[in-house]
Amino acid sequence: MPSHPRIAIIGAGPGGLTLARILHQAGVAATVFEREEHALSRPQGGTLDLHLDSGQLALRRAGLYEEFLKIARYEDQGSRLYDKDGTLLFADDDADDSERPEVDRTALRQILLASLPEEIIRWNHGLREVIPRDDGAYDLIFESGKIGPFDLVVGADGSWSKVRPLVSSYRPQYSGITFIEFGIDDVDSSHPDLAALVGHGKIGVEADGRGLIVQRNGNAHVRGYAIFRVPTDWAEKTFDLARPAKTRARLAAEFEGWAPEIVGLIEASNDHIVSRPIYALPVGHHWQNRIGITLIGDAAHVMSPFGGEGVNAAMLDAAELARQLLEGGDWKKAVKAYETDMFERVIEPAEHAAEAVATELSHLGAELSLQHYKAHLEARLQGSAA
Ligand SMILES: Cc1cc2nc3c(=O)[nH]c(=O)nc-3n(C[C@H](O)[C@H](O)[C@H](O)COP(=O)(O)OP(=O)(O)OC[C@H]3O[C@@H](n4cnc5c(N)ncnc54)[C@H](O)[C@@H]3O)c2cc1C
Repeated sequence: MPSHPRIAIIGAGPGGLTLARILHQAGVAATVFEREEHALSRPQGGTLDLHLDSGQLALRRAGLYEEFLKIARYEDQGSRLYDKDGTLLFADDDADDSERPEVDRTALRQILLASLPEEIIRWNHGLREVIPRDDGAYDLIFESGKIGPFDLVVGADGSWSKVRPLVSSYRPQYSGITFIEFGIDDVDSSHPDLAALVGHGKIGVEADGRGLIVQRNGNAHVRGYAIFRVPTDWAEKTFDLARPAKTRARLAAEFEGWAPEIVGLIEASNDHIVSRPIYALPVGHHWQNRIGITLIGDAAHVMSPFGGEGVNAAMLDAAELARQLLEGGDWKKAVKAYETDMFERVIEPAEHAAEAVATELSHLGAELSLQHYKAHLEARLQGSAA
């Protein structure tokens, strides 16, 4: 066996790419297998807060902090100043702690991809199965055939990981909430009625036991943001429909019967429509160490995005797994040490994320009603006509 294990990373999300980059920087080879056809085949909507002690720390270890500073946006530019290593040089004491820098998800992906040689990533390689071999290594099965052997297979393949079943029988559970983001260009002049509908705050509808909040955010265009509360059986039935990249027509059809006002919003939207049902693994999810298999990011601990911790935890997992592997000892012990630390580390953020879902659901249940919504809508429309 070579001094470093032969490593396969499944998934080119923030976790997988960060791991590949840190290993590559240290001269350790790893191959990333990604099911997408190429880097830009899936819309990567939204912005992410990158925390100083997790997401940003991982980028520092990846040697990409300067690149990060070029894409980071601070709400209050004057409140904080960092040097190029990420050390805080100045902070305005009155500034809100939540003013963490935001990055565009696509821009983050681009800096990670640009930092890796092209041949490291095998696009269009959706993992189907991991097959243990007699010699303790693993072969990977793709549509195109078998690739292997690998000593260490890292599942960085997100919520529905194909690697997870090798170590855990848990599956993520539907949280009761689905996000749908839709962008509308220049909504104020092109669709004043819709602009009034969404307004600057939140509106809510309730029908058939499903709640919906539409919230306006974003400056250049409206980025609608809908949260549904739906019974789990309904969600399971319609899960295929609610997958990302759902077409506008199918999305509109789903709203037609119970929230027709929203149909106009969807039909007016530009190409940015992303639908994400929120699933989570139980808080404290862990598994028995299995030599040669591990998980990072959402594959290990998918949690609701309300706490804004998912990307940060995924990137920190990557940085910590890389650190353990690069320390030079027995790589099997290194993986085990990473897992022990990670199980402990993610409990708190996962608890926060779960509490935030409960709060959001109780708002939907307690505060929204069709009457409330209609009154709100009327007031908005009168306001815009005046
Ligand atoms: C609506 C929403 C908003 C969010 N907002 C935030 C936020 O503000 N802040 C935050 O920190 N987090 C947020 N998150 C969570 C965050 O997106 C995830 O935690 C993060 O992307 C996890 O990174 P990852 O690398 O583990 O997995 P992913 O980003 O899911 O990447 C997994 C990769 O694996 C690939 N893949 C999957 N299956 C296979 C397969 N079989 N073979 C090969 N490749 C495969 C996928 O195509 C993908 O590229 C949000 C999530 C959602 C749903």
